[in-house]
Amino acid sequence: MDFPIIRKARVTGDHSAFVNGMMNGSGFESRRRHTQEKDLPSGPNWVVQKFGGTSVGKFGAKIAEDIVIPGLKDQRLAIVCSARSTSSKSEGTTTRLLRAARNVEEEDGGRYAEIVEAIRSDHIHAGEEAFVKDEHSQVLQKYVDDVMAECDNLLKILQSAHHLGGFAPRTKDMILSTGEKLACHYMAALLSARGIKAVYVDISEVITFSFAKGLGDDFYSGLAKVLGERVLALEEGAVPVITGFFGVVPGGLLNEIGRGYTDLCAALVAVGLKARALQIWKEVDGIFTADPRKVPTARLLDSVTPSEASELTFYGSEVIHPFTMDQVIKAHIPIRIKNVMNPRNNGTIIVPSREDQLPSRGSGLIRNRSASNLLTKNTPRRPTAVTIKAGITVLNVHSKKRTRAHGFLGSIFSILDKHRLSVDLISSSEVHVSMALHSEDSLLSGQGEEEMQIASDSLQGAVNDLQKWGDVDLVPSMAIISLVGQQLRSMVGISGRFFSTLGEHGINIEMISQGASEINISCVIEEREASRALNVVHTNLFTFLD
Ligand SMILES: Nc1ncnc2c1ncn2[C@@H]1O[C@H](COP(=O)(O)OP(=O)(O)O)[C@@H](O)[C@H]1O
Ligand SMILES: N[C@@H](CC(=O)OP(=O)(O)O)C(=O)O
Repeated sequence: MDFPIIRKARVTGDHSAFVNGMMNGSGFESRRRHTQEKDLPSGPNWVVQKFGGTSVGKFGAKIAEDIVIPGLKDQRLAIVCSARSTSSKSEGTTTRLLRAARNVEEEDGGRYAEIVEAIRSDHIHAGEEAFVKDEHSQVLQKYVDDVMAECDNLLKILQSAHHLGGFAPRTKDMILSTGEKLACHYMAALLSARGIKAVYVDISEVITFSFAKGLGDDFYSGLAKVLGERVLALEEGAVPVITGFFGVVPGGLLNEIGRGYTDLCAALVAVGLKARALQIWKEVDGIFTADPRKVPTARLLDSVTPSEASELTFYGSEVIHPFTMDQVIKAHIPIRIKNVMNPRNNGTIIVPSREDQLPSRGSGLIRNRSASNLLTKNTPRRPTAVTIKAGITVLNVHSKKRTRAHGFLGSIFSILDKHRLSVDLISSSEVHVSMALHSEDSLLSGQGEEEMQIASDSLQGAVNDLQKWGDVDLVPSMAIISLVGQQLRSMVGISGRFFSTLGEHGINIEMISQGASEINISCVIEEREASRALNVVHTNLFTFLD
């Protein structure tokens, strides 16, 4: 092989010369959205509120008093909760449950019982802190009984899996559901203690209907219907507190939908109830022009479109699960992101822009880009947000032939598919293809070019197969930086500004991908430059030009 398989990022020098040709100066106007919540058709008076794990863990009482109770004044509420976390998601109940399940499959397998006991005492302790014994003794007793029963059940499942030497995927999903069940017992108790008619609703076994066609539209609309019926069957005035774990799906909820599945669950409840709005409550005021933890000058956005929200979550700003948008937007339900720590703030609304709602021109298959430019002529001329996705490995395949052999790209994709590797970005020439890969598990291990090794069986298998097609090399520790914005499609010269800003600040670009999505311009840079890149792009393309 001509190439070392794992190499450092390519030093491309100053790429402003390359981009100067692409620049064509465009004005940056202030951002203005056309569609507001009030413009949308209003359904029955249901609002679905989803609370994330850290919000339930840290701000349970505040949620009850400052959000749910005032919210009940003029609407009916359905509440959906994720598993509690008292510090961060990575230390929360779901993460611990996954650790316990992994531990069962290991040889010594003894630690799962300790993990269950830690979960049990954490939840009991939270209840003892939240409920004054004399005042809420009944509520506390019921809560403690519920926690004990859930944890005993969990322990039994883990013990039997340990004896049998492993799990069926269905059992693993049931283990995960314990987190949401415990959180909902907690939230329901907090509300009951404040005189609210809260009803705990366990939907972990709600999927009893058949869905031979897999997790497509039919499945989701069927599930939304069942969830709606389940809530509407409750007595008048009841406030359902619904487990954000919605059941055992083929392939497993984590594999098919991933962490953050509760957002999707809340969306389906909203669709089933024909709710007026879906509120996703977080610990951030809404969606910002960049991650506010990393960019101090980032600004809160009043509104974003569903496709912008999807691109942002996919490319690193994980404010909302990417599958959430499809369901609610089809049902014309606006999504509002709000902050549990600052409930008065309006947050960010996710609604289609007026252009998205216009009927499409032409046959649909063949689209005239200049027509889409006309439609957006009067819309703001500034990107919506910039985002970073770290933990990227670039995989390059250089064909052995001087001209591309028939089937080159097709074969490469089927090899990646066979090894279950997903590609976030791709850039290709006649004889070369570069792909940005991201994986939850680490793909490479070791320090430095010499010592670094492939750590994932999937990646090793793919590299072995790809070598039949050409020379392969891997570039570790990279990040994708993406500009996202509905208006990018009509902003002539924006790519130029983006790439030259990076170049002027000495940030090398390993790979560029532009044009596949009209609302996203992305490139791959070194991970160690990610935070600096985010800030310089934000300063030059969002702040400076205001
Ligand atoms: N563009 C963005 N706008 C808002 N938050 C962002 C953005 N990009 C990344 N984030 C991060 O996403 C996180 C989401 O909110 P939070 O409720 O704190 O987290 P979670 O519920 O996922 O644990 C925030 O901590 C924030 O720093
Ligand atoms: N508890 C699950 C589901 C979820 O949606 O979590 P959160 O709403 O806290 O992101 C998880 O940790 O992935």
